[in-house]
Amino acid sequence: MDLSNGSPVISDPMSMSQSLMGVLPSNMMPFSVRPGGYSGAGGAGVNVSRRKIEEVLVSGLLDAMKSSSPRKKHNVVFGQENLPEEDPAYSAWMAKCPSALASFKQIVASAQGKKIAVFLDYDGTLSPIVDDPEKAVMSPVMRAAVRNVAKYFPAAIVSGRSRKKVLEFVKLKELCYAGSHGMDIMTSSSAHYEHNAEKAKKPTSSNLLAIFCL
Ligand SMILES: O=P(O)(O)OC[C@H]1O[C@H](O[C@H]2O[C@H](CO)[C@@H](O)[C@H](O)[C@H]2O)[C@H](O)[C@@H](O)[C@@H]1O
Repeated sequence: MDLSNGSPVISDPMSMSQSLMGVLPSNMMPFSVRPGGYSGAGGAGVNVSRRKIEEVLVSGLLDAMKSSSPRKKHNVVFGQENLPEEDPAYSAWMAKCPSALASFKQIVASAQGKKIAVFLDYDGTLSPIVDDPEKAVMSPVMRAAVRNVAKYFPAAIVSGRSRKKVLEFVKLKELCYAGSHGMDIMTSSSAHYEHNAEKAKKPTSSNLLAIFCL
């Protein structure tokens, strides 16, 4: 666990658990990147072209996630979710936080000129839901997609599992990991992330897009 500077990566767990896609609240400072330290294109996702965003997120990660999604089992057609219109609160929430699986075009459109950070769940997102939790392995295709995402954007996996267990399954050192529902956080030295709000230029709601895939 790396809590050496006492600053948690995630400062707003409500946004994490409730949003599928959204702009980070202004008090949230997830990652900064040491000057020259991040090998991804354009620093922390800045100036990544729309084409690259589509290639990395849509063709790579999105397609892999659709294969793993438990919704597939229930024949949910992506993009055609039945919203319970009779529940205005739920409809309003879905309008504000649309499903990432169904709204990637919207995400790509919103991403222009912004820093992007990607937060991924493990079970049911990066791995299929299976009866035995020890067998919830990640496919090589998914691993390659996630590795590619981490080349271009700060990327983290947030899980209810222990961090050690998720790392055993994922095997990618270039990511950040938050295990035990965010109580145990490890940042990635190989990606040169740091989470010191003092050193980073504070993002505003207009220049940072956080994509949550839960
Ligand atoms: O936050 P997550 O990464 O989604 O972890 C949530 C729980 O995931 C695991 O349980 C779920 O996946 C299992 C494997 O597919 C499945 O057998 C189980 O029914 C699901 O609930 C994990 O075992 C739990 O410890 C996590 O809290």
